[in-house]
Amino acid sequence: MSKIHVYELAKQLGIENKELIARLKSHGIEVKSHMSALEEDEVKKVTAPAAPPKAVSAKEQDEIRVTTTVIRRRPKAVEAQPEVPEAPALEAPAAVVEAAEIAPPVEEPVVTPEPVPAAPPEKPVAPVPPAPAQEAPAAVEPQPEMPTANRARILGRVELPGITTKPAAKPAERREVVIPPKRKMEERIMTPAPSERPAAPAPSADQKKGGRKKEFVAAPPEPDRGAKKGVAPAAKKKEAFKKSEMLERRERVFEPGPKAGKGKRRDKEYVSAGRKTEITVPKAIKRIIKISESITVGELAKRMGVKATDLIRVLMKMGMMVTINHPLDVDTATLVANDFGYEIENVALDVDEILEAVPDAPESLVKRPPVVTIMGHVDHGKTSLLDAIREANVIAGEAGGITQHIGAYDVELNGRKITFLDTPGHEAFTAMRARGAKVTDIVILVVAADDGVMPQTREAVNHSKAAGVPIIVAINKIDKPEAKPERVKQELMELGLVSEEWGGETIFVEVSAKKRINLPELLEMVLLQADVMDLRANPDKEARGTIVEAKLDRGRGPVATVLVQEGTLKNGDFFVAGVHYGRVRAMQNDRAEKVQSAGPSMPVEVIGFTGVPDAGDVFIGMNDEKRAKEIASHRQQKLRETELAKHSKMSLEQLYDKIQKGEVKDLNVIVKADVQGSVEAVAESLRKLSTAAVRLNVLHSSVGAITETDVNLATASSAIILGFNVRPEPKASALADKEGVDVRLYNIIYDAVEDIKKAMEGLLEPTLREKYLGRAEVREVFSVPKVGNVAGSYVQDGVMKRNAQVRLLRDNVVIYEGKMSSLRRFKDDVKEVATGYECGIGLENYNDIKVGDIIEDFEIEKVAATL
Ligand SMILES: Nc1nc2c(ncn2[C@@H]2O[C@H](COP(=O)(O)OP(=O)(O)OP(=O)(O)O)[C@@H](O)[C@H]2O)c(=O)[nH]1
Repeated sequence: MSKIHVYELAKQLGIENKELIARLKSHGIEVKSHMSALEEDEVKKVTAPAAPPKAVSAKEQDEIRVTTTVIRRRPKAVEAQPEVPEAPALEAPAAVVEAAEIAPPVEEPVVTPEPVPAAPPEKPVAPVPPAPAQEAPAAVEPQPEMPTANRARILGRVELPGITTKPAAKPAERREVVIPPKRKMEERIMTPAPSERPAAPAPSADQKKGGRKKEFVAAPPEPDRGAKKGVAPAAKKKEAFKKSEMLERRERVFEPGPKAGKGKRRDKEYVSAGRKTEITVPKAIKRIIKISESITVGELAKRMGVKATDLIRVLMKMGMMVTINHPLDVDTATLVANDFGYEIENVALDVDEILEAVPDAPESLVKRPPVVTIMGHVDHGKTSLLDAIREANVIAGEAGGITQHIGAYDVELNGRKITFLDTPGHEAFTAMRARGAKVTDIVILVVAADDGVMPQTREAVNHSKAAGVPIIVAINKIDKPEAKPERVKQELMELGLVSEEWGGETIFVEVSAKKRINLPELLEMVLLQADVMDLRANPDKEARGTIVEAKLDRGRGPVATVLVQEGTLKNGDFFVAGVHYGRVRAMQNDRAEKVQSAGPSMPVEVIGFTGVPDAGDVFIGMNDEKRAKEIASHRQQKLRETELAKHSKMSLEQLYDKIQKGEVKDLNVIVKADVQGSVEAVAESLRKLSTAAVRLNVLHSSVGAITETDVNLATASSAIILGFNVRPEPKASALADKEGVDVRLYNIIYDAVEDIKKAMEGLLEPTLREKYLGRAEVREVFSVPKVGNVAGSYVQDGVMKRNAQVRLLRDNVVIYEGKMSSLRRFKDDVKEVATGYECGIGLENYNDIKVGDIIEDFEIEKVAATL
């Protein structure tokens, strides 16, 4: 080869034409373009760095020598200067790279050196082997301009490890070449400080261009190859390499460890070295894990970067038996995460917040009817009053109107409406309040004039006050001759309800539900109170309200009474209520009339729910079905998760313990029904029966007759089978008989639920309850020979029963608890002594009785627990 084109040489060298041209220039060889031809000696100049070495200044030589030394005598160099571990570490790789760099063009020469200084073909590299220390410098020389800069730059590159990885492409060859020196390097220098690895490799003194560097790196293999097998077609391969370079590089990045042992190991070393650095540095980030209400054990472990088993172990230590898929609630997650040095942040998407009612502009508000709840003591006439008001109104309106119970109704007086929630009693009122629903504007407190203030009257007053709802007192049964309204007023005054005529602010109306006395007056007062309260709402927006009542209707599916509180609900509107959503298919009022829209304070029965909502659920109308669906499913998921998390929490903290002690019972149920709707309804109602003490598991539910499979399942899991409008197949029936499986058939869901409830109660342990019998005061203490002290007592309350349990109280402190050993009246033993009588009481094994002590007797009775 006498002449060679620039581009050819560049190709051979595996560098860019431009780069080669620049290099040529630096050697004083001017070329016009990559097509220019180069003379042999010119080629030598560029490719053989040998020449310049001598020209290097003493100072430079020094520097270079280190490098060179390292290159050629890595082992020695290292050994020789162990005190300078860092420097060599850095230089060494550089040297390798350099050598490689130089080598490529010369191919064989480089190879030869290692084994024996052999005869490196002809070119520059030849000298390298024998006098490496000097030659290397030469190689470096050509680019002396950038010694420091280069180093700095290269040091910063992380590619080198990857590059080193390159051998992946030609594992065998590369391994052969680079390994020997590198191995040693790594073993002796690198290994001690692996983290420096990424930096160390960079040093290659030459180029600033990454690509080039890579090529050079790629080169080393060749020399090695040469070493073993002679000359490798480096140049040609390089081309191919170039083409696939990008791909290869990628592979290298992602799969650093190719196959073969050595190469693989080396790759790993490099790669892991790189990774290590990354891991230690970035993990300084705040250790906060964001979760939404709950997180599964597996996910939490993953996010903390710990093994799930380790996390489970920690949880077990905390008494929680969990599996990897168990959801943990925020509290639990926080607790365990702390153990691992992490913090938990609950970033639950608060849908309710999104749906928060936006305050309306004052001008958009219009007057709305008041919503009234009737409360009072049992039998004081709540229902009668509700009915009376309604009937009176119906009669006043359209005669004969068929009314139906929908949980609420409205009446009209002088063109103004009043809405009554017709679930009397404070239970419904508080249940709704407990759910955060504020529905009632005014409470009508019914007090029977002949009975006065009773316990539930007090409760009702307290509940109303707690809710900040004004009370209007309806003194009922005023028609009764024994009615004493004044007494009622007086008693109520003690509860803070002072009538207006007595200077107070509470409105009192004397009525008779039975005789329809003063009902309009009562309603008038309600309206008056409403005026004072200035109840307003904006009717011109999407509806917002509360579910007053809901049920599953056989023909219509889930049906709920919605009390619209703001906006207007129209037919066809989409909505969300609790965990359910739907679209208003039809609405009707309590008079069973179809309505097209319902404004503020209007109760309507809505059809179109996807499920039965709960009373007290907030009802929100919206135009967007997708949104309604999303919110509902989000809520459902949250509900499920929290319930599951709660459940598992309980099983960990209490339930598990209880199960161990046999205190917790499970009731397994299989539900079969004629239609899917019933299956779901039953399953849902049953699930709701689960309590902390008895868990109700619906093992299986489906449509169709009760089959043998169902019976088998029931047998295997001690379940009972509930059938709704279905019968067992004859074979199933026989099997059930044989296996003793309880199969219950119903037509009404309510009956089934009731039965199950009872069954669950039967499963519960009977509760031991103390039953107070009476008390007696010790007035005298007699000392009876052979018996001990006997308390001469006077029964103040209840009865004293022989053999009853007793408690001796002194200054209200129990000083003895045991059994009564004797009970006498005068000299006779008696079974019991009633109030107002005197008796002698002996206490079993206890004599320290004093005058003034109180003896209380009681019995322990077993009470079947109720849910
Ligand atoms: N004389 C008379 N009797 C009444 C009046 N109002 C109700 N009663 C009677 O009182 C009894 C109880 O009435 P209810 O309306 O059932 O009372 P309640 O408060 O709804 O009772 P619970 O639903 O059990 O809490 C019934 O026998 C009614 O007939 C009344 O104004 N005058």
